[in-house]
Amino acid sequence: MTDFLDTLEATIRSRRGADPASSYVAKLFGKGRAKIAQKIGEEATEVVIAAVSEGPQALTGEAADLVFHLLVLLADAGLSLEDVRAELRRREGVSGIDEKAARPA
Ligand SMILES: N=c1c2ncn([C@@H]3O[C@H](COP(=O)(O)OP(=O)(O)OP(=O)(O)O)[C@@H](O)[C@H]3O)c2ncn1[C@@H]1O[C@H](COP(=O)(O)O)[C@@H](O)[C@H]1O
Repeated sequence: MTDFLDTLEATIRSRRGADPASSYVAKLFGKGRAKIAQKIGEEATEVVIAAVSEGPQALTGEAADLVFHLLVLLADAGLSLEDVRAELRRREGVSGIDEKAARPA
């Protein structure tokens, strides 16, 4: 079964080289890695603000923005949600206390 996030990820990848005038993702890809990474910082800050001073609806919206932009960053870096899943699966068997062991070599 294909998860919705996998479908969104495929859509994001398909926007590479698309017309920036009609695609937000293409526009973002065109701005480059540093700008995409900056968006992550901005969206994460909005998540923090929503978490501490707004309601669950605002937090849900900001979390969606953050996850979406993270998918764009991963795609720009040639990584995928599956890479993240694999890393999290790998950590399942690693003690949460030993941070060094939890990091990839
Ligand atoms: N899920 C999203 C999604 N979530 C958030 N956003 C956009 O992210 C932006 C966040 O708002 P901001 O105010 O932070 O940014 P901005 O001022 O619009 O732009 P910046 O110049 O600051 O980057 C908004 O323009 C939202 O429309 C998204 N844009 C697209 N998608 C999905 O991505 C797929 C491809 O979209 P297109 O590339 O537009 O076809 C489609 O499935 C869309 O549904």
